[in-house]
Amino acid sequence: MLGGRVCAFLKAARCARLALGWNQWQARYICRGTSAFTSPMHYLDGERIEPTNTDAGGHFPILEPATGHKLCIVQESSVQDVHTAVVSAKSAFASWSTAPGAERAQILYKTAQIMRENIEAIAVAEVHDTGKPLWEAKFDVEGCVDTIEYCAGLARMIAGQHIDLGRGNFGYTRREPLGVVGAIGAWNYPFQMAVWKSAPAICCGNTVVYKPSPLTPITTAIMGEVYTEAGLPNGVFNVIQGSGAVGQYLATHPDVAKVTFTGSVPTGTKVMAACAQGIKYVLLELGGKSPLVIFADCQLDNAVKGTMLANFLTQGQVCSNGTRVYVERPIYETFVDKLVERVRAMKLGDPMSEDTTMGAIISGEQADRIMSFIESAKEEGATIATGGERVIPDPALAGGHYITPCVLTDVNDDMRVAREEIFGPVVCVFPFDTESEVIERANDTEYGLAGGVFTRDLTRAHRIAAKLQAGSVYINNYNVYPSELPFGGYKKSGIGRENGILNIDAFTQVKSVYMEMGDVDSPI
Ligand SMILES: NC(=O)C1=CN([C@@H]2O[C@H](COP(=O)(O)OP(=O)(O)OC[C@H]3O[C@@H](n4cnc5c(N)ncnc54)[C@H](O)[C@@H]3O)[C@@H](O)[C@H]2O)C=CC1
Ligand SMILES: C[N+](C)(C)CCCC(=O)O
Repeated sequence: MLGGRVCAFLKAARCARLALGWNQWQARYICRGTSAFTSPMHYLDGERIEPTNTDAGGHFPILEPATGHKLCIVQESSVQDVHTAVVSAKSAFASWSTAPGAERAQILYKTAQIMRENIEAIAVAEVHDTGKPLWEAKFDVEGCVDTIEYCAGLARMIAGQHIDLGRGNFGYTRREPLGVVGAIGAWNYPFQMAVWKSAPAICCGNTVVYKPSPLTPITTAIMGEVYTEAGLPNGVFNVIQGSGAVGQYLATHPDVAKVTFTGSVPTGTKVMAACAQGIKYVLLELGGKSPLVIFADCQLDNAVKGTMLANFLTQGQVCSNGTRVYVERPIYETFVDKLVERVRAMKLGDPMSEDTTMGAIISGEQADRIMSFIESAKEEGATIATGGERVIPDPALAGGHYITPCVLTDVNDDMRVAREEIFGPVVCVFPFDTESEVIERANDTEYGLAGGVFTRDLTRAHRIAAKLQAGSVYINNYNVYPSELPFGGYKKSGIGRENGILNIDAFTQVKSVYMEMGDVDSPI
């Protein structure tokens, strides 16, 4: 059962939970347009706190993407608040870093259990915050439960090496945690990012100060409550809130040992520069413009479904999306027809409704940006096979931001839509003729986050997997993220990996210890 702290969140999310019932419209009438989330979003020393910043200019409203209504007002952390959070994490590090792996594992298993009991409620909060459909948010939270359990397992696997140096001498290595990890997240997967960044750090004995995107502050504090409820010592996970300036204070704080960041390439560049100043470790998960290659011998329905997964989850706002789809010429027309049919069958609407397949774009600004890409495609001569319109699917969602999922054809490799990350529900489909041609075109990008191939020829599939310049390659599927598989980018898509056993490399440093068994042999 739930304890007091998690209940605080559930109380805050009461309206959200109501919205799940059959009396949905009435619930929305009660909830929409009210400040549903009233608790402070800052988390320090095991509880939600009000920040010290009382500057009126430092308050920002959180608008629900689905309706444009105000969900809450969040106060930006001050420099002092960032410092206080880092001090709390630093002091918690002393004992957390020496806790037995088994103890860390138990707390993480408990965290996963509490999370599992609250999947629906956490997902509802995530839907309010992000506009993604409820089924997808639930799927995200289920994945987070798995990641936490995976990290619980890793906590007991952290080990060094014994190295025989001859004549009885030997050395060994210790894997030691880094210290305070500063984590900075983006708005498309706020809860998942809080988990992917904090659980690996925590399982290795680090402590964390987390700053979510200012657009999506709600579920990160919930993460704090779940951790505390599970028995995580106070200070091991703290949450600060605010915009880029707050992220910058965190990245430059001298007591932060590593920064793990997800977001755009320009901001990632600044974060890396800040880390360079302090000689800090840095992990960057950045943008993408990933290719998906579909051969004529593929299982066509699977290829179409894979293309949907590669482009239309979270309204297309996913870094790893396969937004450049190359289809072998003999099946090009058939593929486009089938894709368009499937895209037209999507249900754009209220993300809280169970039958909605695509929800709201995160903000009006992002929707404008996506529309500017679609306009540029039209101007450059591309054809809109379907979608690409700004709509209001229901009068109750009048203040929300919705774009019909869009398929572009007649796209040239040099067009802006073919080269830049759109971060919206827009896919470009191109014909191709030969394997060598498509590999060259697929790799002709500054990004390298992911790629995919659909074919029944497995020799060719593995040949292509080896040739694609990308951190993740999907064969006959797309956008699946098992906790066991490392995730991260080549080229400008990032540095370092999240997930998998590499989590241990990412959040520990190696100490070599030399042991002399004989007398010291000194020529001087
Ligand atoms: N590849 C990815 O994972 C993502 C890419 N994007 C892309 O980035 C564009 C802009 O979205 P934003 O959320 O504004 O992304 P962003 O990269 O500007 O922000 C990401 C995070 O970094 C923080 N931040 C901003 N400036 C900072 C600084 N100087 N130092 C430290 N932290 C800083 C932000 O407050 C936020 O928490 C989107 O349109 C999209 O194209 C956005 C989200 C995720
Ligand atoms: C792992 N994934 C792809 C679901 C989210 C990673 C970050 C991003 O898309 O911004």
